[in-house]
Amino acid sequence: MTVTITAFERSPDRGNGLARDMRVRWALEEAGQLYDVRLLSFQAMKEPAHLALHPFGQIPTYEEEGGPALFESGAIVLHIAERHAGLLPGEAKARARAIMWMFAALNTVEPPVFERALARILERDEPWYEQRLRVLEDTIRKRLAGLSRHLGDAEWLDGGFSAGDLLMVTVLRRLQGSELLAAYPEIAAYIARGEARPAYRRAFAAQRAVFTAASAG
Ligand SMILES: N[C@@H](CCC(=O)N[C@@H](CSCc1ccc([N+](=O)[O-])cc1)C(=O)NCC(=O)O)C(=O)O
Repeated sequence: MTVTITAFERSPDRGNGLARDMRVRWALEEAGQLYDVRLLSFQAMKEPAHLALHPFGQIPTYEEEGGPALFESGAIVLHIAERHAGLLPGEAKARARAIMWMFAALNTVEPPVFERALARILERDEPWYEQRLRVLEDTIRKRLAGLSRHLGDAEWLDGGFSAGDLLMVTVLRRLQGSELLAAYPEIAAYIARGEARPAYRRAFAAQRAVFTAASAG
């Protein structure tokens, strides 16, 4: 089965694995699924050929020979997880909770984390920047407190490693180096456990190699 994903030709994050193809790469590596990557420039992402695949002109997308063409990184990870062992439990109640954590990562934790990252890049000169940052960081602190309370000293969010942890780790990585995360060393350790997984390391190295090659070119 041939799988092809799309990714930035040259990621603005300089190969730090923050672009959302990273979570798809990681899921494919956990699943042991080989994949090809179509690298796209910002311009190509807005051209008809890609817009036919992704109505919002973004990456990642996922194409599977004889299967669906998908966009939305969470949906792609779920599609992979449903077809390969190792990312969702087999037992129905545990599986439902792992999917619940996928939604929690993308729906409850990622929005303020991603908005804060965007604000710090694009909105610093706005008159309301400081107030908006304060509101976003207060929300992030509440999310980290809730996550810390749930996690306790557990290795993963709910039993064994799942796609919920995969998505949550990719979301939380964006806080690395911040005072917000420094207040929660146990969450930093949780992220590090995700980053220590061989599948994560293969995925990270692959996306890093794209940036390195683009920088050498
Ligand atoms: N909800 C969608 C969001 C996809 C998305 O935001 N894609 C971004 C790249 S990942 C988001 C991202 C962008 C940049 C960095 N960075 O660190 O520079 C990190 C992550 C994109 O294509 N942006 C181009 C555009 O919208 O025109 C999903 O999860 O797949």
